[in-house]
Amino acid sequence: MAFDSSQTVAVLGAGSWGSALAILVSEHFQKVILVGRDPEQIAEINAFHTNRNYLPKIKLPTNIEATTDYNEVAEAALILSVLPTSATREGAEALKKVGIKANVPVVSCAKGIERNTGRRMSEIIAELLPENPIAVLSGPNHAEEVSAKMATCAVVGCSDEELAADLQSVFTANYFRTYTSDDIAGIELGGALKNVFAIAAGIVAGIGLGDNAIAALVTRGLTEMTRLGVALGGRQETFSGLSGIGDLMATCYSPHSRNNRVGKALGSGETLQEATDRLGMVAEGVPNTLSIYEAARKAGIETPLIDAVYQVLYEDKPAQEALVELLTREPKPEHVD
Ligand SMILES: NC(=O)C1=CN([C@@H]2O[C@H](COP(=O)(O)OP(=O)(O)OC[C@H]3O[C@@H](n4cnc5c(N)ncnc54)[C@H](O)[C@@H]3O)[C@@H](O)[C@H]2O)C=CC1
Ligand SMILES: O=C(CO)COP(=O)(O)O
Repeated sequence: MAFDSSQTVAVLGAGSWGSALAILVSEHFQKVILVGRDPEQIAEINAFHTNRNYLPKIKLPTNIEATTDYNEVAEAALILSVLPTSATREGAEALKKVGIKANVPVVSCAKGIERNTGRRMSEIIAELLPENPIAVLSGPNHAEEVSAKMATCAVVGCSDEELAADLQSVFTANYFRTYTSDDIAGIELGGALKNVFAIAAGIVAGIGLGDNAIAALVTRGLTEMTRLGVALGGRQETFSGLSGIGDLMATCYSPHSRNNRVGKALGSGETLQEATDRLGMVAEGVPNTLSIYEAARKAGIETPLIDAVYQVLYEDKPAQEALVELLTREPKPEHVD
């Protein structure tokens, strides 16, 4: 590994995924700085090495030190951006303000695209920190399982092959295998889009449909993800990889998925407000249904599943009605060139 174990890595975002990644990379670095915004939570992490609201029952290694102070990030040799997508721009602005060094790589680990601009998180970070090398990490990676050291795989995306290999070593443990790719756009778009389909899968379960319906949704979701993802700049093959179908399956079938849980609550008759209030964590598919719906219209791509989730979430369409409309669309061949 080109990074040196005496160095420090900084993780922005002390939620579930930031904490799970801090645990993963703590094996390779002397110190991990975990940057949060809630002083009470920061005090808990430093005093008890726990983060009970996000990862109950998980003990954090003692070389993870939490802070609310972005100035502490200036000493880091590597930075992971694990803030919700709505806060990623703010986080990159804070990094710019504290003056991180130009050669320090920033890896975006969040899943979504920005509203109005349609920008991917790596594009926002590159816009604010044009001198810093940028990479992304994604895959079927529920924080609850990764933090418990339960096996999975991921993909790191970077246009610089050497840095990709160095980062591959950083994101490696005997329970975590990482592949490399140079398709940053495809990796990020798979991660962003699967959250919308996970809400749809939750809705399908919530209204009482069975395994057939969810399998059909995952399959047609992959077709839609690939069609839109390629139009927005990703490569087709990436959507049949870990950050595409891999994460789509993990999120559509897992009880850990916050997006799936929001969908289930909606399908069972709760309002969006009730569903998100009860969750108390980020369900990226909720704001990202808006940004992705906008991006699809701008690109002129047909996205019946995304449109149906948009109508249920933001136009008060009853889930059952959206489902019947989807099923009774004009018949067509399964594969269209
Ligand atoms: N939880 C998971 O299993 C995984 C999550 N992700 C992605 O990672 C990103 C972060 O998600 P989680 O850690 O799961 O969310 P979370 O809901 O567990 O935690 C979010 C954290 O960000 C903080 N936060 C919220 N707004 C903020 C702001 N404006 N400024 C600074 N901090 C702010 C919250 O206080 C909280 O500590 C999302 O894009 C998500 O899709 C990716 C892979 C796995
Ligand atoms: O991205 C994830 C797993 O790979 C987490 O999904 P949720 O945000 O739906 O929990």
